[in-house]
Amino acid sequence: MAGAGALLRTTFLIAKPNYKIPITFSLFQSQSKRTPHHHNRRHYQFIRKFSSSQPSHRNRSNVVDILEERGLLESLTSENLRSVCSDSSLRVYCGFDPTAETLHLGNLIGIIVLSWFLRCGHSAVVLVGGATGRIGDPSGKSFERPELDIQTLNRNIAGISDTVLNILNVDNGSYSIRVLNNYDWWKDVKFLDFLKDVGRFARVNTMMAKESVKRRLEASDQGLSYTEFTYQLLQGYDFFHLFKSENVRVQIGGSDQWGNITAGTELIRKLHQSDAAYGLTFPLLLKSDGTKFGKSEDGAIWLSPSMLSPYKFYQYFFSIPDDDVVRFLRILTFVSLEEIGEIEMEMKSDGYVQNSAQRRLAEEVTRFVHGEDGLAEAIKATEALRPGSDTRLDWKTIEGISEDVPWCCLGYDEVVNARVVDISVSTGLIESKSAARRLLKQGGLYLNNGRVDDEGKKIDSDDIVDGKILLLSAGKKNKMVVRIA
Ligand SMILES: Nc1ncnc2c1ncn2[C@@H]1O[C@H](COP(=O)(O)OP(=O)(O)OP(=O)(O)O)[C@@H](O)[C@H]1O
Ligand SMILES: N[C@@H](Cc1ccc(O)cc1)C(=O)O
Repeated sequence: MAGAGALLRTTFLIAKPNYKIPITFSLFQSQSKRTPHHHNRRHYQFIRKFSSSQPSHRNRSNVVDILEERGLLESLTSENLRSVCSDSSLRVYCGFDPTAETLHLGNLIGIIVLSWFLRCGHSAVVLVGGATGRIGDPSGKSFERPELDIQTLNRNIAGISDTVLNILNVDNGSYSIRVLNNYDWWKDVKFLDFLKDVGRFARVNTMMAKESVKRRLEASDQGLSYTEFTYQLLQGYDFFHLFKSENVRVQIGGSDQWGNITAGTELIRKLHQSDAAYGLTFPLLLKSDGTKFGKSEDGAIWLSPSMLSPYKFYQYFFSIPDDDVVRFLRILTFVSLEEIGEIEMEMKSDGYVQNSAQRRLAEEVTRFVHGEDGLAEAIKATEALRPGSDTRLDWKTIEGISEDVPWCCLGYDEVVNARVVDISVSTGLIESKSAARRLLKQGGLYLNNGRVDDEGKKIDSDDIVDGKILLLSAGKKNKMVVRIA
């Protein structure tokens, strides 16, 4: 993080914020353009979000103070943003490059910060980097990214736009939020004009001092390409363009974006002689091993149901360790800080029911990302798939998780009359028959969600759920879906 940003980092001295959600009206207006089904789901979600999780008081809450209190503020380009955002309605933007089909948990922080701006009466632009995605941001990357073909880029642009609009509950074009693609203005910019009009104002020594450039020059013999070096100017110019044409006053991003964001405020100062543009960064959400949640890292927590089912998404939050759950509630939900404080106290009390805080976290985040229907689907699957549950399993519920757990296909004759112990080994769920027998004795082997007590238990045709599928579980976590061919 650049020195200026670190200097402006402030301590948590702010009084309790008063939350007001003046955008309710515009969001409800835009709902009417949706299909009735979608409308109902989201309408309900908004009523719930705005009524249960949000205390509403004063006219315009200070979004910067709220972000700071919740651990969502890393740096500001100027402290003046605090007073400016209380006095007027600002337009804020956050950019995402289309390097994957959808967004992931790390990117959700930007969406949450945008949502806080919306809840405090500001408006937002989500920028999808159709142009910058062709170049590749070197920030935080040790190597130049592989180039993406146009088809992939376009598919990713559509996927990311859908994800953001679904989560934020608005139609593209409503005045409170718009999705723009920076290729729309970059496609007309000519190289010579760019060098003449913009490049002249960008100082190479300042560009070299950016963290993303310094790190690459220090850490690898190959350094970075001229194309990657130029990336900061592209993002800087985006901010300048949006400032001029869309009255965007604030750019937000993760702390790795500091150099690119300040490239924008510097350009605006030089080209427009204006100090009215601000940058705000939030801390990166890190995994327990200290690496950031990212789309190009392994095991991403995707925000689109086609890439990760609401069930699996919910399970992820349900399994967050106790040490992290309060921080996650603060960062990833809109539950009031008072209520989070109460949850924290409860966790320390004798009567605390294990995982209650995780359950609340999982519910809130799943509802925000997947809507009320997605949450209902996740809870239903969680209950039905719990070993020992009384809920009757149906094949749809099992199919719903088959993307998320190992599965195999077996013929009807291979399954009927086979012993559960044998099948759990031949499908690869358990490594040996002796391990399977041991687990059975400990009460940890399940067929569908019923415990198997008898070593000789054979599968009969009634065990095959809806004639199509079986679920084997070894303990609470390891499952195998068997599809009957
Ligand atoms: N783990 C994270 N925590 C908070 N913000 C994040 C995290 N990962 C990415 N972001 C933010 O999301 C925005 C878009 O980032 P970007 O498109 O580079 O995602 P990414 O996952 O880092 O992609 P890639 O892995 O391809 O670099 C940026 O503002 C970035 O700072
Ligand atoms: N550089 C950002 C994405 C972005 C692209 C263009 C912008 O104008 C803003 C942000 C990232 O990779 O995370």
